[in-house]
Amino acid sequence: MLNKYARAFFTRVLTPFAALLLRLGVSPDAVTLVGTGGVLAGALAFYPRGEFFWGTVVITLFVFSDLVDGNMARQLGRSSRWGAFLDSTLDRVADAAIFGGLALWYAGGGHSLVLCAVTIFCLASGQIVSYTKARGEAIGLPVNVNGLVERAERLVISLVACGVSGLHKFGVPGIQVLLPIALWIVAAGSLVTMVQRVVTVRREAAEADAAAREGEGNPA
Ligand SMILES: CCCCCCCC/C=C\CCCCCCCC(=O)OC[C@H](COP(=O)(O)O[C@@H]1[C@H](O)[C@H](OP(=O)(O)O)[C@@H](O)[C@H](O)[C@H]1O)OC(=O)CCCCCCC/C=C\CCCCCCCC
Ligand SMILES: Nc1ccn([C@@H]2O[C@H](COP(=O)(O)O)[C@@H](O)[C@H]2O)c(=O)n1
Ligand SMILES: [Mg+2]
Ligand SMILES: [Mg+2]
Repeated sequence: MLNKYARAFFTRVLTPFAALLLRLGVSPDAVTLVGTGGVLAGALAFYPRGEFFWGTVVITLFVFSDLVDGNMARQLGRSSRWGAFLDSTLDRVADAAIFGGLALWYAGGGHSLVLCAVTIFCLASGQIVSYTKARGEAIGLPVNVNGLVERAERLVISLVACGVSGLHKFGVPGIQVLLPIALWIVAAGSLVTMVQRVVTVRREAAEADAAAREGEGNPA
């Protein structure tokens, strides 16, 4: 949903910045790599210590690089297969660091095995959601479904909740309850999305196989 409705807005806002980077001689791949490095550092340096506010500030500064790199490639007229591969692969790395950092907190100072498990579920299900689409497309299917909770939703829900929960350390009482609520929402939403995508791939695969059999003159 965000991908559909918010992308146009962010494209307009980030295009001048992407153009500036290009004028400075920065490449889209460099933005992809530096952005992922920043997310990784922010998530792993702050989240395992329960520093949710500052961790989220650092991650937010870098996560938008994911919208800038593609924008730069398109402005250059050089959107490449390698760039698509690098972008998607490093998305998985960034997501692993964000949810991994949170899981480490709950396994340690956060003292909650249940929330540690929920966070690991968010990490794993998010990766599977993305894999279902990538694998479906790799076997030649259109995978015409995005589902309830795509990556943008997973990130926005988790990061907003993390950042706001982090205000607890600045004396805002009771606010830290937001993070567990967000993690349960992301976990449930990712499960639904996984099912939506698997069902779509199953239908599209059956249709494609049936069409292929018909083409060979061998229906049923
Ligand atoms: C006082 C409070 C302090 C709070 C501190 C700061 C809080 C800041 C909070 C949040 C900011 C969150 C920003 C998150 C932005 C995420 C943007 C992003 O990276 O989106 C990526 C997404 C997908 O890009 P790709 O096409 O490159 O990736 C594909 C995708 O990963 C597929 O995965 P799948 O969907 O299948 O799971 C893969 O399959 C595919 O391989 C891969 O290529 O880009 C978009 O979707 C574009 C839309 C982005 C929309 C961003 C919206 C940000 C909105 C709001 C920010 C709100 C901040 C409000 C703070 C309020 C605090 C009170
Ligand atoms: N280093 C890169 C990064 C991305 N691309 C291209 O952009 C597409 C992704 O666009 P986003 O707006 O989601 O970043 C990707 O599929 C590539 O075509 C690139 O070429 N090089
Ligand atoms: Mg990108
Ligand atoms: Mg990306």
